[in-house]
Amino acid sequence: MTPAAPDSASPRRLAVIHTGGTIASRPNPHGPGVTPQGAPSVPGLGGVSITEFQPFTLPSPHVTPAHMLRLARLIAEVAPHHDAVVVTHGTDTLEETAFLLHLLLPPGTPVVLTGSMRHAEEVSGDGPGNLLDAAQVALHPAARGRGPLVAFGGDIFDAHTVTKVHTTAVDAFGGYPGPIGRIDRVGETPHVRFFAGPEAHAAYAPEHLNARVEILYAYAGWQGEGYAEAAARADGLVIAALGTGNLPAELLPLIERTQKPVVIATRTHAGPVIPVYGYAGGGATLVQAGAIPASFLNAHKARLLLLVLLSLGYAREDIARVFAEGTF
Ligand SMILES: NC(=O)C[C@H](N)C(=O)O
Repeated sequence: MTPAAPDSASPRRLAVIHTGGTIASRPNPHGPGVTPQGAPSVPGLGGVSITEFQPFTLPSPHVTPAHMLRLARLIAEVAPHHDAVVVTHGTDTLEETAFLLHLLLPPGTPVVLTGSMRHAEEVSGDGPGNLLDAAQVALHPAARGRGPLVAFGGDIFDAHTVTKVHTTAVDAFGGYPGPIGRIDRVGETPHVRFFAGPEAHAAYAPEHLNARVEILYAYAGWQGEGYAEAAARADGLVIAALGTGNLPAELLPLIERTQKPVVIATRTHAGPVIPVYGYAGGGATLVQAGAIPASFLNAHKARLLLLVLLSLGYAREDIARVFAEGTF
């Protein structure tokens, strides 16, 4: 694929939205560690006019679905006036923001998220390169119609599958089956290649994200501790279950008795949840008991989808259909 051709007649318009994270962080002048302080500097790009926005400046563990909804609304507002949008974000919950934006935004103007693993004052900081990559991917014609992407360490990921795979390495993102594209540079010329075409996409428009969805994490010997309390508090549950979506036998009667939607994801790092096993607590018995398989979504992305659908007032059967048909 050819590199993005600069249009010398009218500058392309890029919106860069800063939200915090390590890419915006420096040593804390008032206490321990590093903290987000302001916005990272955006590299100049020939023939591109850049407008910057800073709706909030947070470490990403402090980012909530309400912040993500605010960000989605800001992107929807600026997208019609720009050719592309870049979002800088902390890496810890970057995949959640990318996936929620994917659920909420129509796949028109490209949106590319990035961040960094090393802060602005570290030797070999990865922020400037990642930000330049994100801008060049977002401005590339082949990025259109794909929904939000993540550019990190030269790889390009889609919002469905991207996940943080390392706590400190600069190649911190991966996910099964892997990147959908790659950006490299020869001199200043970006070379962007996509390995896959755009996927089908549904955009949901909830007015709020006030439903309560909790995640429970399965382990060998779990007898359901915490389940009843979570089921009473929440509007829906996601369980990061074992393997293809199996649980200890003690969970089966608890799930059978739960009227609220219970989505079964997996704590395994790749592969689908499918109803294979018929022993008590096996995936086939959980589905028979009314549980909803999360397909390929990890637990925290399944939680966001369930949050959106519950906030829109979807009933259990409609939620099950969305997960089964993959309309997300
Ligand atoms: N590399 C990072 O951005 C991690 C940081 N804790 C954050 O998510 O805000």
